[in-house]
Amino acid sequence: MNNPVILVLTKEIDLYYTFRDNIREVFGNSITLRSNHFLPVYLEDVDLILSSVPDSLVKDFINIEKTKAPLLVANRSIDFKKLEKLFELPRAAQCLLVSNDEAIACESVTMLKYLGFDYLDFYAYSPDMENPPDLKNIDIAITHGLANLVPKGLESVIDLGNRRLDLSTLFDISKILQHNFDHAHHITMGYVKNVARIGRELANSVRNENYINSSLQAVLNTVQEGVVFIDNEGRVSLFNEEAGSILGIDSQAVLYKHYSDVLDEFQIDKVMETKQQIPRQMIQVHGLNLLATLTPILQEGSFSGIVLVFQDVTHVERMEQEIRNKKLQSGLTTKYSFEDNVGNSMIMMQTQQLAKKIARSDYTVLITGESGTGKEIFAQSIHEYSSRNKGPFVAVNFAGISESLAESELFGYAEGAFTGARKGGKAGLFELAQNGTIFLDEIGDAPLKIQAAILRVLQEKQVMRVGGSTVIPVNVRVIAATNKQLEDMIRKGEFRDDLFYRLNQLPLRIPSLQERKEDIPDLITYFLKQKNSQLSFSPAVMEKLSSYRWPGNVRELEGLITYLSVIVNEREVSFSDLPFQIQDGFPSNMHPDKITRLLEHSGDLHLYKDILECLMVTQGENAGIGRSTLQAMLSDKISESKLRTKLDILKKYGLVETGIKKQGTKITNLGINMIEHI
Ligand SMILES: Nc1ncnc2c1ncn2[C@@H]1O[C@H](COP(=O)(O)OP(=O)(O)OP(=O)(O)O)[C@@H](O)[C@H]1O
Repeated sequence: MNNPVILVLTKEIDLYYTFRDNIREVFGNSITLRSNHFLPVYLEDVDLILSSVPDSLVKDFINIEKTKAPLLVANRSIDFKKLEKLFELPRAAQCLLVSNDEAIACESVTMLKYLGFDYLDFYAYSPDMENPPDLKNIDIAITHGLANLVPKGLESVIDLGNRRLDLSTLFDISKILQHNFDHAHHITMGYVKNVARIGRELANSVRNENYINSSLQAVLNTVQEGVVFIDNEGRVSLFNEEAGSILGIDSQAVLYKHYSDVLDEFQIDKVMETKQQIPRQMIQVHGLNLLATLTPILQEGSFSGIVLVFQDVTHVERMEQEIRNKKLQSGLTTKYSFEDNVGNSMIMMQTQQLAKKIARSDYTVLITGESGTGKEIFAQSIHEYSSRNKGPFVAVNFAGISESLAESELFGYAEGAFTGARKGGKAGLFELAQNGTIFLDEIGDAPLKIQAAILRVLQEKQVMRVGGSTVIPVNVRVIAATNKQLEDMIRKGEFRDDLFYRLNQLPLRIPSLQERKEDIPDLITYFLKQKNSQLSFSPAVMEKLSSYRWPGNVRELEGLITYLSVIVNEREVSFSDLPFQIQDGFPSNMHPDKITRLLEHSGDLHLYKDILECLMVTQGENAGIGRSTLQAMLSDKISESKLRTKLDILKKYGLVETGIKKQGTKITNLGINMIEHI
């Protein structure tokens, strides 16, 4: 008996070979096969037509009229061994399923999903379809033996090979041709075994992925920073709990979404493009201040995604505050408050009252006053009395400090900013004073470049470390102090007027000791107690101390008490115990002969004496006298500008003083003592 003949109709010749092999696997050589690719075919000899195309298209291949052979449209299955290639694809990978027919492509998608690959996103595609899917975000093309149809530009292709004949079709063939095959159960077993294996591997791979993902997620959830991983296609593939709580979004709402839809504000575009890290950048997201670092991840040299780590700055500030509080114990704190400020004179009481009002506001303060009057005590007291008293008080003194040192002290420096820069960089005093007060002592000595930088901090409320690129927001109150006439310095171009006006929002002038002589006894008692000294003072000594000019103010008085407590042992201090310059009424370094010589160099001694005598006559007037009154009183007639020059010289040597607000000129004790010497 002749072998039955099957005519196999396929569009591609390769598919014929697949069908041929499948049929031989089951029926051996007991069936003769013909193909539309090998002509001629004698239709009258054909017992069965097996078609890979739908029956409506069969007529395109053969003259169907010429045969009575039954037509069987092949059901097709998948080569399970080749499915393993799909395990390497990540969750939500965008897959284009390429076939030569849209219906077949759709059927393949259904089958792959049915087999368990439903965690991948499939799009059916055939070259002649009317509405092809958007190819922009496609990661990979999957095809059954039709790699030549993959659209251009798509480089990653998985070829699962031609789809083989399904078991049901093989059974149909055997039924139609009444051609039994003995080892049918082996074939069935083989199929089932393959399906079971693929199912098991699929389950393992999904379970592994789930396991790894959930362990990683659990680890990331313990981190107190928002951590997000964006894969190289821009999809959010990890999103920890802190990220959700900072941004107020549920992780499920962002996972597997494209970053541009859910995390638009983070400059991810830039890192995707440049593959460069953006370290510690301040970003405003939903009205929050976030400190974010974006790091591109390179695995074996190829870009695999971006790790985004961010913190809410208020949280960062809280942490820094904790560190700062520890630092407070090591010196960034105040020693004085208003209670320690000795002095009950009217002028001191008024100054204290004003200082308390100033403390309640948060504006910048400029404290002026002669050296040693207690400007720093006031600055500390204001801080203590203010709402910032839980924060640090940081003092910096500009006297004799170089420009570069001042810059790195104030603003800190970034790691590697200069040779010898400390690893990790160093925080500047502005940063250390966060939420507290910074005291800029001797601001008149600050170099011009530093003045400009301080002005910038005051205006922008942020600092940048030397050599760094990150701006750090600072919330600091500035109290500045000086014993210099800043207005004079502005005129000479030595001090920036814009900084002066910015600092001078709340001016506070501390009176000199000479202006509050009634406080001297209290101050002496205070210093004696401090030094645990039992010294007492004779009335003559007390009188001398009251009439002395105290150019070094309270500091000089404190120095005297220290001196006396060392050299006078537990007894009454007599006049002769006093240092020479006090006995004589002159401060150290300013002997009358020296002053006389200096005045002689600057003009007519007689004129200076005349001026001092006129001022002495009017000494009782608290406010001093104006220049034109003084001009009229002089025995020699001189111009007002010459008088101004002479007064400036007398002022320079401490013989006269002028009030800040046009209060006129007054003679000092030193001036009075000098009259006899000139
Ligand atoms: N009212 C006061 N009560 C107690 N001690 C005071 C008072 N004023 C000043 N002192 C003491 O005098 C010294 C000088 O004070 P402080 O350093 O505050 O002066 P300053 O005006 O800031 O000086 P400078 O201009 O030189 O920086 C300090 O040792 C301080 O303890």
